[in-house]
Amino acid sequence: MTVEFPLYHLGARSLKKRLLAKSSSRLRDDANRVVVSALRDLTFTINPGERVALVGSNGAGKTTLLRCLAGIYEPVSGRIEMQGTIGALIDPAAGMDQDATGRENIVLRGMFLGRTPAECEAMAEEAGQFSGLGEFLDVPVRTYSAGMSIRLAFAAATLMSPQILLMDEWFLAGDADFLSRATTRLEQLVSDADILVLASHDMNVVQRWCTRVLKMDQGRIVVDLPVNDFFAS
Ligand SMILES: Nc1ncnc2c1ncn2[C@@H]1O[C@H](COP(=O)(O)OP(=O)(O)OP(=O)(O)O)[C@@H](O)[C@H]1O
Repeated sequence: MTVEFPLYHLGARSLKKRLLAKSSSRLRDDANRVVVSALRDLTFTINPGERVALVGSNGAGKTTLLRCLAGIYEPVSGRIEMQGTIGALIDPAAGMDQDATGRENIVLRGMFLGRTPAECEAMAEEAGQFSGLGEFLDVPVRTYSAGMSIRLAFAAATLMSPQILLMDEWFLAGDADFLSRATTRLEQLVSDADILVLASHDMNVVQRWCTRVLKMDQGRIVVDLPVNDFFAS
């Protein structure tokens, strides 16, 4: 699988930029545009029961890969086959109606999943308690702080018990109280889910949560090892 993003048209740009595109390994001159290769020729399989850590330096391609697995981006070549329901904790605003309240957002998701109105209401109550949003559950999401948005998104995604859980590690950010509740819930989710894919810079988190490590560099997978072998190497 390969993913590329167009950056700018060459015609409007300087000679310097043309030369940059020619000399860089990730920037490419394509039909009068410069494109960045975010993911390059990835091939891998993740089996049920695996908890995979995506590691690598800034810009390596971890978030782009998570977004592809979530169906947010499509590869320009190659294909992705996924089997199972997907829960994505990648971007807290994704899938949230910013003008609706937290409660309304949870109810909408429940309805989308075919739950009854009573079940949706129960889900919203549960999300409210778990997130600790209190009366803020009933104000528009656009007024939430970054931390509040994360809490709501975490509650919403984890209510669904997905078979495949995709997560950027900063979803585990927050105050100590939320973190301990989030960790407990995540532990349960991961044991219920078939697969976890977690992008992380924190090797303690990787060791604690994961069974396999995919290390990325410049859009490629450069290491694929069981977690113990990764830390022993
Ligand atoms: N929407 C976009 N438009 C243009 N380029 C993008 C876009 N998204 C990602 N890229 C580029 O793709 C490459 C991979 O980015 P990505 O965000 O996947 O890296 P990452 O490994 O998650 O980094 P970090 O650890 O900093 O979060 C980078 O070179 C980035 O500039």
